[in-house]
Amino acid sequence: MVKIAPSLLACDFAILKEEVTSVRESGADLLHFDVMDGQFVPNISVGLPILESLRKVTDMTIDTHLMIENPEQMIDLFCEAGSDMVSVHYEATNHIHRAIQQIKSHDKLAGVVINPGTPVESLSQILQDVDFVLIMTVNPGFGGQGFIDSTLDKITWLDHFRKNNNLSFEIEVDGGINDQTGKLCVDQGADILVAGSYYFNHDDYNEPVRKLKGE
Ligand SMILES: O=C(CO)[C@@H](O)[C@H](O)COP(=O)(O)O
Ligand SMILES: [Fe+2]
Repeated sequence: MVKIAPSLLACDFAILKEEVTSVRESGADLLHFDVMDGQFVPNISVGLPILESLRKVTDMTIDTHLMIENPEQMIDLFCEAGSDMVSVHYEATNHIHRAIQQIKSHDKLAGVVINPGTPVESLSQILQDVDFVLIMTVNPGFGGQGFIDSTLDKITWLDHFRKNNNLSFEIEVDGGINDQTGKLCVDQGADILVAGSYYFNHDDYNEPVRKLKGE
């Protein structure tokens, strides 16, 4: 069964605790936490103090997506602040193995992310070391953008790669996910769907979870 990860970027931060309670009750599986530094992406979002507060009010798995330059400088802090999963962009570091090992040294699940313009084959040297791969299905930096169809082939490629090499990393997708694009991704092998605007635009959060899970 596919896992659903609402992206808190689209929630009402003024009532974060209530939002997180509603997300849990909706049957979602993970909390997706987007960190933007205004350098790697042209936007600034939330950081360590919000993550620490979030950790205090939920036992849900927190999936931290680091959209920051030089992630090695911040990985320890984001692990210690309460993340359960941490992903770093392949494009943001010259030393992806070091960054992945740094996340794992905290006993957290480690993921690598690629932008829509980065070929998925670039990941072939790191796939044996990661717990999950995050395929960006929009250019990172903002919620509410349209899904880029050409990213679907990357999911297919990853699914074949893991089967052919006996690997068990999960495939997560992020950006422009709704019930239709989500189904396309799941059909290609995606295991985790991140949904921001589609999820939080519903009055009843049970509905997007049901639809994304194809129920
Ligand atoms: O990482 C990002 C954006 O950079 C995402 O996690 C977005 O927050 C997803 O939002 P929607 O595209 O689902 O509205
Ligand atoms: Fe994200």
